[in-house]
Amino acid sequence: SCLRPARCAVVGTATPVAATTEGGDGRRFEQLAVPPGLVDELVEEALVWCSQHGLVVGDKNHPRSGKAPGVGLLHAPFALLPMSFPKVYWEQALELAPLFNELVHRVSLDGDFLQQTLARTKEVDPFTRRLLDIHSKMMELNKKEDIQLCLTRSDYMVDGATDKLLQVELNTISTSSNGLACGVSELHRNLIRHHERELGLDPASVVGNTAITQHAEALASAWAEYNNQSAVVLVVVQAEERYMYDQYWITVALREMYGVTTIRKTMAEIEAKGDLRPDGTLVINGRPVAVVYFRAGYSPADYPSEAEWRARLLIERSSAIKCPSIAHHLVGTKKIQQELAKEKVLERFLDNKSDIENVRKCFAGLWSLENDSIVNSAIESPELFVLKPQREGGGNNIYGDNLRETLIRLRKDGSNEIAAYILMQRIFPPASPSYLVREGTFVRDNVVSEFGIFGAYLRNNDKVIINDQCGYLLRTKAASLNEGGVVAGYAFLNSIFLT
Ligand SMILES: Nc1ncnc2c1ncn2[C@@H]1O[C@H](COP(=O)(O)OP(=O)(O)O)[C@@H](O)[C@H]1O
Ligand SMILES: N[C@H](CCC(=O)N[C@@H](CS)C(=O)NCCC(=O)O)C(=O)O
Ligand SMILES: [Mg+2]
Repeated sequence: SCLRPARCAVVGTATPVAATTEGGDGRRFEQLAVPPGLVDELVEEALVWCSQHGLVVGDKNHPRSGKAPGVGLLHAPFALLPMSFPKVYWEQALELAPLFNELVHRVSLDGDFLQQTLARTKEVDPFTRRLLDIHSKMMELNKKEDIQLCLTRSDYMVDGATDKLLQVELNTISTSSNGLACGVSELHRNLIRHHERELGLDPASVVGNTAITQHAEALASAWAEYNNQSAVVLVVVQAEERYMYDQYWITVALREMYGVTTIRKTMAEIEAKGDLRPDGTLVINGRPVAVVYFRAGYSPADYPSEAEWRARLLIERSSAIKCPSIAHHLVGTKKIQQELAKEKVLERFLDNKSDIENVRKCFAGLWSLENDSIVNSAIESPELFVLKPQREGGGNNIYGDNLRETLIRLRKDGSNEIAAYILMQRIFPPASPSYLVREGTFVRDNVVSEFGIFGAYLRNNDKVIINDQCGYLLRTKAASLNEGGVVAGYAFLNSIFLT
């Protein structure tokens, strides 16, 4: 049995090493220089490496690629070599990780703040209303979560105009690519090692990614806190899941490093096969559940019928450790992100002045649509803004002319629907040319990157057991694209070369 799992590295090194930039062009946010004559050879080697090391996704052109593992595999989309990335931003994001974990925890405890902030959204957004209804049921029951596990990811872009690291969003549910992100840094380290002479780079300079080992450690530690040796970790998944290999990296590490068993169930299966014992234990097919790890449940598409909502409520009412709980889930909505950016709101949740300063420093402009002057500016220059509904998973935001038309329509209707959205300052990261590889071929494109730091927070009543950064994710996409996201089909996995 693993009481307090010792960390053993499965992939990558635990701590990033400072990049030696001799040879590396050491310039900011640029893909490391690829000698043109080497591109084809590197691409071929990289594709072979992906196939042999499980850096793969399901191929959407294959009918059963989301159903059965090992069927219809395709290499994950990746950038050919790492992105040079100034250490100063890396360190700033690492320092912010425990602060955002603490902030998420504190906000999750303030049920009235969550309900009040989302009260108008509740009137116009049925999905958010259903989540809030479950949350208020838990408040009525005075349900306490003694043990809390939250796996987060804070996503950033560097604003080219001000050189500031600005937060794009704070994810508190189904923070994915934690598995594949490790593979792409191993891929890059491997390519650089084999071509050290031609590339003139030190392979140790590729930042190792600890996301798999640290997510497995956090889940195993939560399982240990639940203290029932025969309990399992329940992974909530979608019926069709082409990103399953990203998920399996975590669950296989859980078994291999800590001997913890996981079971994969859809919400519908949980509703059909799940029960609560009188003591609150969640049981699936007779197996007690210690931790529920949501890798689905963040989108309306995950609730096609009332059965899935009954499953969410059953899970929430149980004594299992929810990752995330309904409260943590709600903290990650864009409306809460916007509310936390208002004056004096952080002061309600964080005590330390310099912590508050550091968190506030990375906030981009965030407004509700009740702010007439901002709505006027956005109608004037829509390209400087992003309009966001309360949705997760990529592909949901509104940009450009569509943003202007939506704002004009909402203003004309004068409806409450404005509460379903937030307006955000559009961030323009520095762009640079890069080789990107998808479906076996490469393209050269001008790209921008989005940098995410995973966070793990585990608490048992007053004892904070883990509050740490938990690996990283770098996603790179064509600068011409509005949307981002790997699962959504826009972005490529990348790794960091600290300069
Ligand atoms: N303020 C912004 N400036 C520039 N791009 C943005 C901004 N907000 C979001 N995006 C782009 O849209 C994508 C999705 O937005 P995000 O808020 O992360 O929603 P989701 O929860 O669907 O991932 C991001 O990955 C990024 O590429
Ligand atoms: N299929 C689901 C995918 C879950 C999902 O989309 N998660 C969002 C936050 S909600 C996210 O973290 N996206 C980062 C990777 C990307 O860019 O696509 C899973 O495997 O859990
Ligand atoms: Mg996002």
